[in-house]
Amino acid sequence: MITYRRILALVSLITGLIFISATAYFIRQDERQHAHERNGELLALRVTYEVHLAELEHNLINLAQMLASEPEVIRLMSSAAQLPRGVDGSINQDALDSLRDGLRTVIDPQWQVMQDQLGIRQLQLTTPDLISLLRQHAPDEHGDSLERVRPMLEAARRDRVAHSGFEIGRAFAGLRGVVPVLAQQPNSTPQLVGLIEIGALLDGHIARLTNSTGVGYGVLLNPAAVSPTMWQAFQPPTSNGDHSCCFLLATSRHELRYWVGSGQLHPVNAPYRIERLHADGRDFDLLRFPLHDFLGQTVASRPPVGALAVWRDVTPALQAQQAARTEKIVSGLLGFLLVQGLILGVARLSRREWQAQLAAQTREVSTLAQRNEVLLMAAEEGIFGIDLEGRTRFINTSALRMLGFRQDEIEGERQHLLFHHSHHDGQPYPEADCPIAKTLKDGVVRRQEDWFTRRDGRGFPVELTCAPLIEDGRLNGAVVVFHDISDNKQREEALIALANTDALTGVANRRHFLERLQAELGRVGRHATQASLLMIDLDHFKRVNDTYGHATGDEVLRNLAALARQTLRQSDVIGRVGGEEFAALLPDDDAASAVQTAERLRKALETHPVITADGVQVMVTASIGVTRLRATDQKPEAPLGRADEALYLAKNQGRNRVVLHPGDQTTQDSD
Ligand SMILES: Nc1nc2c(ncn2[C@@H]2O[C@H](COP(=O)(O)OP(=O)(O)OP(=O)(O)O)[C@@H](O)[C@H]2O)c(=O)[nH]1
Repeated sequence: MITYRRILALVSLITGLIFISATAYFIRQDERQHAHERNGELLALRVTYEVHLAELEHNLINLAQMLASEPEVIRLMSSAAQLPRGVDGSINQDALDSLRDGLRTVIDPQWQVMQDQLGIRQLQLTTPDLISLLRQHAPDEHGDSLERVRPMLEAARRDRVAHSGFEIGRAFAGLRGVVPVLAQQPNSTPQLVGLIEIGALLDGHIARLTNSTGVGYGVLLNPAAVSPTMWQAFQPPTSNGDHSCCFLLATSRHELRYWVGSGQLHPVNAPYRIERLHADGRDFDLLRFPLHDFLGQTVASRPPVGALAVWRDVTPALQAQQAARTEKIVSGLLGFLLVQGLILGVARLSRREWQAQLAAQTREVSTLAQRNEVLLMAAEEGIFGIDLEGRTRFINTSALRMLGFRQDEIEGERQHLLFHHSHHDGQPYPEADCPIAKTLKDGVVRRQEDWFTRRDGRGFPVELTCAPLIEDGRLNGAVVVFHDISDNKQREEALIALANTDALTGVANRRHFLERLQAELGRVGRHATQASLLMIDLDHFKRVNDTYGHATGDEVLRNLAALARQTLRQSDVIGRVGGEEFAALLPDDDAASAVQTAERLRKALETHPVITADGVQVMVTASIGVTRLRATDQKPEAPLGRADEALYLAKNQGRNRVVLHPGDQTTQDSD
């Protein structure tokens, strides 16, 4: 079941996830931005390095060119080819030393300036066949061949143009510029008389870059590139032990020396990427770029000989980044707490309001329920409710009293089987005809008179109203309201009887008798059955009144009515149709049978005189006219007329007799 607390927990969880995701997203965006910026800055620093390097190379070539254009230098280097040689072809050592002294004397002033002011660390002159003629920076090293160990010198000799670049030599690894020394010959092409090479260490170059940019620069060499060419005594220091990654050729800050020494750096030829390194409790980002030597600049397949390392202190940036991250987390947390507080506040207010509404509604429902209960139980009408199967769901006190059942006997039981099973005449009451069952099917309100049966088997008439019970928008049963109409029925029947009865004699009055006669005429017309009509008139009744008084006359009339009731069948109808005139309707009697009945009545009257209060016997006779009802008779006046005619005959023939209408005497089927 979804509870209020669970909904709140779910909303809090979702809100929390949203804030965590948003905070993580913004932090990640921030970090990406910083990384992008750091990468861009390091790349810019590399470009700065390259630009400075190109400038330095250009300067080296210019310096070498300056010497190569010096006439005394050209002359001395040209004379090297003419130096006296021994029988084995070797140059005379004394002559060579003399030439070298001459050259040193010429270039020494400029060499001093180059060292002191321009940071130049190498100056070498070679013969055209690349024999070291003079190493100004290493005066005692000369006479060795540079063929196949110095590609830049070979290129300058071959191309006769200046070249520059990084190259690892025997005594020196650094930036070099090489120019050919050409001697002009009259009317011929210039003759190559030697090569001048000027080199500079990278230390000064990267130190200047560090001064101008504030970041560290360093040059690392691949051991495999150093060993074959460089003399052992000149090889730069390498890293320690198993972590040997490279030679450290130059560095502008001490951190790189520390990282190389402690083996924290990847090998020089590892894939290049930004490395996060630590030194002196600070954080650094280091980026390495491949370093190609002179030959590698022209031969694409030649691997780099080392790497240029650029690193910068990112401690402040990381601290700022960490602060920004903390700020974002705190902001996210505060935002979450604020939203959470708002949600909880709104939820609490809504809950209170909802609870107040619920309490008010509950009170209202409870009051209504109590009121309904009181109304239900106090109602005079019987009220019960049933479900769709016709089972009683509730019933009030009046209904129980009228039906004679206890509540536990009736609740849950099918009302139709319990007290609605029979008609008033005892015939079974099919459920298909039951108005309550119909309402359960079609939801239509019904009101009608009906018949319920009490627990003791006695039935009683009811007027019931059956209304559908709609719950949650659908038909879910019915409510029946009824009341006992026994008294009404009795009053109604009494009124009807009163309206139909002659007050003096208790037989049917004229209006009712005519109604019954009309009905019988219809039956005879439809079913061709027999029926007869008697018209009875007391003889000389006026005399009775005149002799014994009106009250006795009334008694005589009552006596006739009583005798007629005794003589005639129960199904016969006796009516007083005039003052002292009676008529009798005899259903199912033909004319002969009617004459016999009339005769019995005449005789009964003859033998049953009325005795007055004084004990006087009042003898009265009656004349009776008889006719049978005919299928052609449309109105009561027709048979009444014939009966009157027969009566008239009886009177005329002397009274106290029965006369059948002449039309009925010969044939009974004249109609
Ligand atoms: N006591 C009494 N007399 C009634 C009542 N209705 C009619 N009468 C009398 O019945 C008498 C009828 O008299 P008539 O019509 O002359 O006929 P009759 O005297 O019976 O003579 P016949 O019919 O010719 O034999 C009248 O005197 C009426 O006053 C009644 O309700 N009570």
